[in-house]
Amino acid sequence: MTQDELKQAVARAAIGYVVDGEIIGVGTGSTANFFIDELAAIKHRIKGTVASSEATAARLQGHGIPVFDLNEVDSIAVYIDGADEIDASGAMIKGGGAALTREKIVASVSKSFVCIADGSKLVGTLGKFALPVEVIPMARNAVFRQLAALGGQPKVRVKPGTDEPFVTDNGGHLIDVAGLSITDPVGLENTINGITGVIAVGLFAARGANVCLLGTAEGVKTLSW
Ligand SMILES: O=C[C@H](O)[C@H](O)[C@H](O)COP(=O)(O)O
Repeated sequence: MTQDELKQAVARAAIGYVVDGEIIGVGTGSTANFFIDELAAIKHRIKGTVASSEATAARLQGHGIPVFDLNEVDSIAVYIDGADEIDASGAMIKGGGAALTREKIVASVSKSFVCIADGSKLVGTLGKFALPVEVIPMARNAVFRQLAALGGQPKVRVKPGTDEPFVTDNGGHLIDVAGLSITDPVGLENTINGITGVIAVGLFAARGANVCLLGTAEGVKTLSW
């Protein structure tokens, strides 16, 4: 099976976690896009969605699926999203698609987090994928120096084909930190959250996944915590 077929398989399996009549939180990225396309087929069963990025909102609306502002919503039944890496405890690195902050916000008000990922995303130790950190633009270099002091190799994410910093949906900049071996995900998440100027770090460990639907050649495996 191709990686896209594995993503499609987990996206389809995630439909089993959609709660009828409720608001569903929807993530960002290629795997989440497959999920959105599956959700379109059962859109009449749900009240609507909250999107974790402008791109996701546009794709949902393109399918005629209602998208609510988070401020209009009291609670979200389930949040369904991909990951760049996930470990055996359900801790994840996210933000390769630049949506980490809104993803973290939507996940934080969701009753459960269902991660959908192809098998390549399951790792023993997080950190091979460079850890994204969203920062307030004026603090970019100050945060950069503090991230370097943690032992990784930070790099400012740029707009493709330019030297200009990439700008997120929130107007933030991104620093990707390579070379970390994250043996204490909750500790590192707290440490980076404590750096002044950081908006959010793409470590989802204090609040990790409750379920991971993992696409493998042998079928969709379910991990739960
Ligand atoms: O910002 C993007 C998100 O955290 C994605 O969930 C993550 O990058 C995984 O994306 P994909 O499903 O495309 O591998």
